[in-house]
Amino acid sequence: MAADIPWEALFQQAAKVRERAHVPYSRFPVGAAILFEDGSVVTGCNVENATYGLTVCAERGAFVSAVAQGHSRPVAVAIVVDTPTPCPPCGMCRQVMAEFAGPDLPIRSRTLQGEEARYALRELLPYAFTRDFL
Ligand SMILES: O=c1ccn([C@H]2C[C@H](O)[C@@H](CO)O2)c(=O)[nH]1
Ligand SMILES: [Zn+2]
Repeated sequence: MAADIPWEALFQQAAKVRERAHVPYSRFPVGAAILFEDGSVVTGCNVENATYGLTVCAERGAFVSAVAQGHSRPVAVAIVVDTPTPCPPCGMCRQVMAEFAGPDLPIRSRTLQGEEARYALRELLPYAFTRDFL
């Protein structure tokens, strides 16, 4: 399956939605594109708020949209940032990913310069709290 993931198309979509980020406070726009098992791609950008604490990350925004659109089985996550180093998703987003995906979920982060980091969810969130504990 991993070989079939259209990473370039995902990164393109993540880069495009990144331009819609609402980031007047951090000026740190992020774009995310998630591929689902049914072939759908859902994107998200970060949306900040004057209260700061209400900020929604690009990745979480994409997951919330996806669930509302009926997609809840992610197979790949692509993230685009414009920093010298690609950044991994924050802890809250990792936990949201663990709600919908298994530990093998591939996550890739790329800078606008093309530098890339590759992760599996299990590396980013070992010992995830999941429904299995409930
Ligand atoms: O993976 C990440 C890391 C940060 N942010 C957002 C949150 C905030 O708007 C800005 C700076 O932290 O970047 C994301 O959307 N995704
Ligand atoms: Zn996050």
